[in-house]
Amino acid sequence: MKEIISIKDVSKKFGDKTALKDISFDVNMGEIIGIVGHNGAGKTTLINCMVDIYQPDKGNIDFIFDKKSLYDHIGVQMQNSYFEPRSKVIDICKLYKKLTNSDANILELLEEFELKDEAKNNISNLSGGKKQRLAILLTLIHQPEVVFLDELTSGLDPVARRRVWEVLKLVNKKKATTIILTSHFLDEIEYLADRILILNKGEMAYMGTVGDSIERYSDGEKVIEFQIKDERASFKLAKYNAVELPGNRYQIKTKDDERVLKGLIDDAGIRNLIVKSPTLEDVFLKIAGYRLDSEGRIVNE
Ligand SMILES: Nc1ncnc2c1ncn2[C@@H]1O[C@H](COP(=O)(O)OP(=O)(O)OP(=O)(O)O)[C@@H](O)[C@H]1O
Repeated sequence: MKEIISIKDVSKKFGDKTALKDISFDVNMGEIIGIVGHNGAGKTTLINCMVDIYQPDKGNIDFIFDKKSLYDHIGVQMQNSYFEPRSKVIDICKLYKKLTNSDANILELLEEFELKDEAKNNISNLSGGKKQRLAILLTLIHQPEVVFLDELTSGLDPVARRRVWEVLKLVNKKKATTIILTSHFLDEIEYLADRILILNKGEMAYMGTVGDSIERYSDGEKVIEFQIKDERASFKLAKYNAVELPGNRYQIKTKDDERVLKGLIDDAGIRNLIVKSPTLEDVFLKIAGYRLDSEGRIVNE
């Protein structure tokens, strides 16, 4: 796969505060990269360095195209977009088209983003989800090869978020647009990103696929939750290190789920069984030095 961006040993400090330290990775053409990390981990600083708003103190960020014309090739959608609320959707689209000298087909784009019925509506009348879809559409009008999206679905309800995901998938598939996004929603990253970068206190804690991250950090452990048919047999669960949960439920963490399940069926008889694989959230918490206890509380590892 051809690289479109190469980031080498990038570091950035604000005063004596290190925001980024020795960040290196490549982005392939047409890839979706998800950047995650706790508040203050350095996500926005990294995007700002990539889009030339900040200069790194050290290291290089190179694009396949000439950096002098960077903004002809990239689109940037930062955390909060502001639009003149009295403008009509169609007018702002036309304005962007003119400003960027683009030959994009506005009506087609509005259709794809399910905004055609809103074309003559004032922006102030749009829901949060539609506003966000419009913001992404505007980012794409000059047909950039790479788009940067910082926390694009914050404040949206689950349906609106999924609509945004769908338009991003569509753009990525149809135009092979490379997408770099940050998010605090790990389900969003899991759904969209080909690879994830996990930042922890400005450092690269992980770069790779979601699947590999789970395999690497979970060590193959599964979580089994169940009830037992006869509560009088609960003493037999001690040998499995079962933890009691509210609602007469039990939880066992094991790397050998098949053996444990077979044993449980023989020993106690189980019902309402759930077997959970670790998620990106477990990886994220582990990297940050935390885990969830059996009651879902966050505890230090
Ligand atoms: N312009 C700035 N001046 C001073 N410090 C800054 C500046 N921008 C960021 N920082 C600091 O750099 C660190 C990284 O901030 P950054 O905004 O990149 O984190 P983030 O991962 O995007 O956080 P969030 O999830 O809260 O948006 C933080 O400690 C932040 O306080």
